[in-house]
Amino acid sequence: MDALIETSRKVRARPTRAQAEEAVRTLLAWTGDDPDREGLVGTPDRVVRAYEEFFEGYQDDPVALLERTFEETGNYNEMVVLRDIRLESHCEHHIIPLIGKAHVAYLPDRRVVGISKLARLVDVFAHRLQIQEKLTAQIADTIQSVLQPRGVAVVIDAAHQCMTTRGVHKPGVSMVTSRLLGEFETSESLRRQFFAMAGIGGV
Ligand SMILES: Nc1nc2c(ncn2[C@@H]2O[C@H](COP(=O)(O)OP(=O)(O)OP(=O)(O)O)[C@@H](O)[C@H]2O)c(=O)[nH]1
Ligand SMILES: [Zn+2]
Repeated sequence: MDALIETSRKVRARPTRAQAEEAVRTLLAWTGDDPDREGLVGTPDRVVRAYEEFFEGYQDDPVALLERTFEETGNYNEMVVLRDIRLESHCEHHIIPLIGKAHVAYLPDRRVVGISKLARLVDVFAHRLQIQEKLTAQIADTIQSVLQPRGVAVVIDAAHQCMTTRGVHKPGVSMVTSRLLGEFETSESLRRQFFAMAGIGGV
């Protein structure tokens, strides 16, 4: 877990905002256009602001998000599923959006977490440069490590625009990844229940 967070936090000396804007100007010139023409003079500032939004997950602590839990659950110990969480991330290879849905489930062990926190957790990791496998693993492993439930299941179904708008040009393809921990790993019936509750095709 520590390694997981450390990896995400290990940041080189951050360039200044002016340096970031200059880098965008360079890319604009690389396209063959003129960065000084009226329509483009404000673009470096806009792009840097957009990057602040796309990658705000580097500023957030995923563990802190899950630390507030509730123990008065009326002995509820069945599966909790948050399904169809809209997911917007960027692939780390091309910095192009990958957009889809995450389904997150856990089997509580006495404590439950405020349900919005699961969606916030997805956002923290999605708002970093990602590959889908790592995104899926980070979400599941953080829930397992902080809440210590009896099991965690995460499925992500996302379309990668680096495969649709460039490169191989295959629209309509989506990538599905999953991480199943604890009782979800050992019990096929739980997995089936999860897939049914999340409304996704089971195995
Ligand atoms: N496994 C995995 N691959 C990804 C993800 N996002 C993008 N990719 C792939 O990362 C690979 C990078 O491959 P490279 O050959 O280094 O890059 P490229 O020449 O731009 O590859 P093409 O996309 O095939 O044109 C591509 O196959 C992408 O489809 C992801 O989340 N997971
Ligand atoms: Zn890509």
